[in-house]
Amino acid sequence: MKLAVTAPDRLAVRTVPVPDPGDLIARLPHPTAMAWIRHGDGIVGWGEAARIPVPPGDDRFTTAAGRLADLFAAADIDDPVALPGTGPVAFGAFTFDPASPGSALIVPRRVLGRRDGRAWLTSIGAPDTPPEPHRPPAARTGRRGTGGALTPDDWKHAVATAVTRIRRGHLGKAVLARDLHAHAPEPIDARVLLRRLADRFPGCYTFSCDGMVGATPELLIRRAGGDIESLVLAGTTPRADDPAEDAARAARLAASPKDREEHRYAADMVRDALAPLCSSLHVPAEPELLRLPNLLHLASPIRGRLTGDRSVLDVVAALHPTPAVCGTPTGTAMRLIRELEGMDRGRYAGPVGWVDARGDGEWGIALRCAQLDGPRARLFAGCGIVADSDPAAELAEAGHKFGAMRHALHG
Ligand SMILES: C=C(O[C@@H]1C=C(C(=O)O)C=C[C@H]1O)C(=O)O
Repeated sequence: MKLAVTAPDRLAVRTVPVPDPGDLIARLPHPTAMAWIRHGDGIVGWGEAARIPVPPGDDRFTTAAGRLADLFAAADIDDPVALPGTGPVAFGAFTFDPASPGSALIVPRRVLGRRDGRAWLTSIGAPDTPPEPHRPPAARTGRRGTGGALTPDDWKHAVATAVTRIRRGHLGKAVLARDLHAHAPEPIDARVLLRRLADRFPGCYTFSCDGMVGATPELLIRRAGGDIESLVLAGTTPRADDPAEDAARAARLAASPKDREEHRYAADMVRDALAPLCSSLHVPAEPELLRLPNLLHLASPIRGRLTGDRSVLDVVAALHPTPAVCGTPTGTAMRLIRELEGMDRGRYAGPVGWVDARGDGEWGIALRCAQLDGPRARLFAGCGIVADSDPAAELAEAGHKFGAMRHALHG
């Protein structure tokens, strides 16, 4: 199938160093914002120089990478800064399920970035293009919430069905998610959500691409030169206000056989998927604790050195979907998700991030997020289910995970 790439024949790309731009989110001129920010650093983009819609299929990451490589190879690039994220960049959001439509790469007309004290602006198009007028963000983002595909009771029933299948030996783990809807009185401005998410979750990756907005703690893969990093998460408990209770919950999570099993499926798969691509790979023997403002997770930071000339999208192709968001074995878990969730996840739990012309980039798993559509937002949250999972506890855990986007929508 031929992809309809919307782009001029030849992109004219120029990156220049700029003085520290300050708050990157505040520099976004209009609501259709692209962003990837952590601890204030990262890149924001606006305007569309090119859009590559990616058709469904198991090969969608390599198809997308190929089309983008053609586009960037034909581009006229002036990039004296030469850091990951300089020169032309594509933001992207891919669907979780390879059979679902909706994956896309977008090359913004402007990208403003900062990393390790160096800042740059990349422009695509004629240098005399008038600057974008700055439209102040609309403040009203969300009020009314309604249910999603399954009622809480039906979702607990789905979890119980998954537990039965797991106990019968059909699979080891499945991740089941639910959705919720929110409605605002006017179109929701992604910049307002980005601001609230980045302020509350500075250590997460606050992202926005094509209406998919969130703050994910889970790094699927970062490539900078030949070095790669991943942060595998699975195993969760809510934080407590009381420090003694918080410490007790952390200790229980670290020792919980159920959470450690959930985690092991995910960390093992990421290790096995990366090992053939790497000359060296470091996977910690034991997970550590990641402390978010609202949740604690078991976390495995993984580092490696790539062999060969692989784009970050080639590595995404090898990793997605990990058992952190799908299950083990992958195919059985994917079929169970389709059978039990009663919805299409869209881009929730899919890879979201950016890639540059060198093949460097950062991709997270789209969690703690919502898909915006004018005044509507669709929120998602899911939980890893293993043989010992309790449906009521999983429903409560999903509720805590919705908290990030509820906060972003309601302030
Ligand atoms: C599926 C989600 O999160 C994933 C599932 C986790 C778990 O089940 O413990 C933890 C982190 C993520 O890998 C989500 O936030 O929607």
